[in-house]
Amino acid sequence: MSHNSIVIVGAGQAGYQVAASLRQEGFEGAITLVGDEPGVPYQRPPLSKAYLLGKVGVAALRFRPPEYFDEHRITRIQGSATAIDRERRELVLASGERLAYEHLVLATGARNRVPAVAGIELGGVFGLRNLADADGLSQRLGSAKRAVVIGAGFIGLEFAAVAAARGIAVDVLELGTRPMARALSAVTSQVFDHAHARWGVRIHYGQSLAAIHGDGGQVRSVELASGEVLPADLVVYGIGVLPNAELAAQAQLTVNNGIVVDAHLLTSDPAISAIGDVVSFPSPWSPQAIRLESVQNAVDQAKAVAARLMGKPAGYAALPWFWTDQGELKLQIAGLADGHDETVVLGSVEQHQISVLCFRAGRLVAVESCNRPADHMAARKLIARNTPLSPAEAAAPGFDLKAFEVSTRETA
Ligand SMILES: NC(=O)c1ccc[n+]([C@@H]2O[C@H](COP(=O)([O-])OP(=O)(O)OC[C@H]3O[C@@H](n4cnc5c(N)ncnc54)[C@H](O)[C@@H]3O)[C@@H](O)[C@H]2O)c1
Repeated sequence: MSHNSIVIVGAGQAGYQVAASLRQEGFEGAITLVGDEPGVPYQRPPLSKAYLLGKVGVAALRFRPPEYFDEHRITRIQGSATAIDRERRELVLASGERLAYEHLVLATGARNRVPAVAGIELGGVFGLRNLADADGLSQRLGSAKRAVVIGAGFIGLEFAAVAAARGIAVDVLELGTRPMARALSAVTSQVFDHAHARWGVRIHYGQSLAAIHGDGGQVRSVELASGEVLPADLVVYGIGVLPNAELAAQAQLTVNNGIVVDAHLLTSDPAISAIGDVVSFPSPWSPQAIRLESVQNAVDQAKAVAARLMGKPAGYAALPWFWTDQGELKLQIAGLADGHDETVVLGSVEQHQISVLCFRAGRLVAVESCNRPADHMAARKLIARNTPLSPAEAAAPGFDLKAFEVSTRETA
């Protein structure tokens, strides 16, 4: 084994996973995991769902209990990395400490975009990315009566569903014309638009934020660009993220919408890999390089890098998949719907049990399944193995995705 010392920057899902996978693969050398958040690495998805609803506590968020890291000789350092000395192969921390590496893995993730408006610093205004955000928000939820959410993306709508379930009046401001448009087909957006309306959430499309007003340091209202003013004692923004690629850029690694890596997740320096939300990578599932913000991508890329560092290189080709839980709706997405030109809908929109099959040039590229988990699992297999399925076949009466997947297994 040529790498005796691996340093990982970023202790989120991707950073934790690469450390764990290295040990699982039998790596014997030193592993150092540097992260700027306090505490044991934890999962983020429940922060905007079960954790906010009070259904799970902080211990349930942890990937592993604290002793796991000692037992597996994974040294955790709380600190932020400020520079990479590529010549000497050292990572420089804000404390001045220098960590020598034979291989460096950048898993620095992304940070929230913050609306550039007056009043953003008022008490009661939150982004939602980390445990500290979720704890602050949880506290405020207890007394909130009127929430305004900025952005009808994943964060905004997951939070809106939680707040509505807790009896809070919720208004959502969305610049675009439909919810979660970045990732979803129009049909699925509509299902969520209707569901939120049923839960009492008011989504205002084509609207942006002009200012947040308050008194005594606390938020009192939100002013829209149209001039309308909505009262609010809680504001949550989820207007997308920016990749934390500055460390890489300063070290002269190639950066373009994230840290640019090759099919093996190597940066322009062969001693440095990068994974997770921060990387722009080539994918067989997309005509151009993509940057994905998802748990699946973080985990699978971490595993791929660990395997490569253990002498088992393989191009990264995992099929992307995602999920979101809002109210009683569980949406699972297999594949990337970008550029789809045809859809076939299976199931019942009224009962919120649908799968939207998205085709690009006659080829199945993504399936969005709402409360139909069997369809999601079948879709992941069908898309991953490129099983031919035409829109006409899918639209035939009685077509069943799972039965089709089973019937095509042998011929795949
Ligand atoms: N279930 C999931 O996969 C999940 C859940 C929560 C968060 N996340 C991740 O967390 C991150 C943040 O999510 P997010 O919801 O902030 O991003 P997002 O990109 O999903 O949604 C941002 C939304 O904000 C809108 N918007 C942008 N600027 C605006 C403005 N000035 N005013 C009003 N609307 C505006 C956009 O049109 C978009 O609909 C992403 O990485 C996301 O993938 C994922």
